[in-house]
Amino acid sequence: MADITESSEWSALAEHHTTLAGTHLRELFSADAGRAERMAVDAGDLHLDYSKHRATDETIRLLVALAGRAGLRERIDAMFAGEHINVSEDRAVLHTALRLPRDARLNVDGQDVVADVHAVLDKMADFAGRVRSGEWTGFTGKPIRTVVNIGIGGSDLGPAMAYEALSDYADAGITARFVSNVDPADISGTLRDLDPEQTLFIVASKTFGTLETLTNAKVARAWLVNALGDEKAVSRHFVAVSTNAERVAGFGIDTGNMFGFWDWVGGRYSFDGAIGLALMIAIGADRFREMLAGFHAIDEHFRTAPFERNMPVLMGLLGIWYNDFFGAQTRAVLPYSQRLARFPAYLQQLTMESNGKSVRADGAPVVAQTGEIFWGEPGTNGQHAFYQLLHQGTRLVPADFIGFAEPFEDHAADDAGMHDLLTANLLAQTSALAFGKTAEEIAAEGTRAEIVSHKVMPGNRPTNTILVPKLTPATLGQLVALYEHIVFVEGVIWGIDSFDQWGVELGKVMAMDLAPALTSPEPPADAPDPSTAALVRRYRRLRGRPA
Ligand SMILES: O=P(O)(O)OC[C@H]1O[C@](O)(CO)[C@@H](O)[C@@H]1O
Repeated sequence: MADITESSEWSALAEHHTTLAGTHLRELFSADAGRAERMAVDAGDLHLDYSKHRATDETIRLLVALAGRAGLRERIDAMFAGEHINVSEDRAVLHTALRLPRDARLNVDGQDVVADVHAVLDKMADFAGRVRSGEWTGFTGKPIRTVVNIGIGGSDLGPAMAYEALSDYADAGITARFVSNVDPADISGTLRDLDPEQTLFIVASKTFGTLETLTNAKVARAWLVNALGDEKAVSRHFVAVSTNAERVAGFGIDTGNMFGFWDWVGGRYSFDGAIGLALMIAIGADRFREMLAGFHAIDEHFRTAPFERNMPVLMGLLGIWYNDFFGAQTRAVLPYSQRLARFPAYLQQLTMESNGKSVRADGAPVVAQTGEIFWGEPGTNGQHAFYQLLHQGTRLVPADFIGFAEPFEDHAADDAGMHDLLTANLLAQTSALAFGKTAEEIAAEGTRAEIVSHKVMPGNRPTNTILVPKLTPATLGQLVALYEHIVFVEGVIWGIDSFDQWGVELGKVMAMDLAPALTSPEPPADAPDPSTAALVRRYRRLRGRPA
């Protein structure tokens, strides 16, 4: 199969890039009075301003043509229909089914997917309701006050990010904590001040075979049994979320207290299903369903909107534009919301585990650069850390700014509220990044000639601005679905399988092989390579073991 880079659509974009690359955003705006109004799109409650991009209507036309060449429309339809588009694992990719309304219909591989999804949601809602009301008690009869989610990767980042994002909606006096790392400090720090009688553990693992999760779960179980003095306590304090009932039972958790999902939900796409149980307990089933409705609104937009007005398509294609034609290495995601502090970390797994691939779905090597590197921090903290590089560094870093009109809570600060100050910062940054400040403007302010060049703000730095009425369960669902589909669009253009993650396997296997080399009473006979052998010896000496 010919690579997308060999297509006439790709060549047309490459040529267009050579003509546009030397044009400043100042020129694009002064030549086009309607640009700001026109280069904006709405989806659900999300408003995207993409006018501050180094792109014209012609760029969008060419990018949409590229999407056509890559078969994006057909690929979208195939995903929503449950075709096995995860080719290397021969699986459907149906996270969109997790948020289908109850009366929707979708049969996949002979199974009524919607009925299955709602059966699990109902079971979660029933359980969450009992925990929230205090009807579900711990072994000694006390109500649950803390839920500890033990998981890693998609079984941690999604629910942890969403819990923090929606913590203002946690209204049952139950807080959630998240343990992921096999570093003993993580579980120790989490358990340190908890009351075992009032703590519920959710062991969340799609495979129920993940070293970190099972290790942390064993430590938690020992802590609980030790404190409550009875193995029987486990069934009141441990539930599981998994696709693997056999392993859940093997661990000693009653499968009646297991919440399932399916192999067609990727781990990084799973917190809107059972992996979101901790979140549902915290905010309640109604709010959780509002979040699902938010996801679904963007799914429908993505599935049906013409590409020129389709937010995930436009954002995905603009990602390709910078990644593959401008050579941008990274993309910053800058939420102007402290509640979204974990959103960049969540997106790192979503985007980089999905699109960090160097072979295409058909096994041939990719030609274009794939896999944007996502990173970021909430504004305004980032402004006082790395924005210097964004404004004046030598690299081009396209950035997504995400802001909210209404705060959950505000404080007065001089004439403006704190939230208005936050938003003013967001708007100032995107304007400064786009338009900068010239040497003439700086000199005209009376700046000493020797330092004028230091103060020049080059501008021409592209940004998306996503403006949202308020951070709510519904709008969080919309935001996450937006990025899920951006990942999909980029993966289709690059021709890769965005839904496997073989690249994480080798390290896991080698760690299991290396563990005995660190702990054995006798020095190990071999190591995978001389450098690692030397480090093993050094580690053993530091631990007082014969090396
Ligand atoms: O939910 P599990 O099976 O424990 O896996 C956790 C994470 O590990 C990974 O497989 C990567 O190591 C992720 O894709 C996944 O989200």
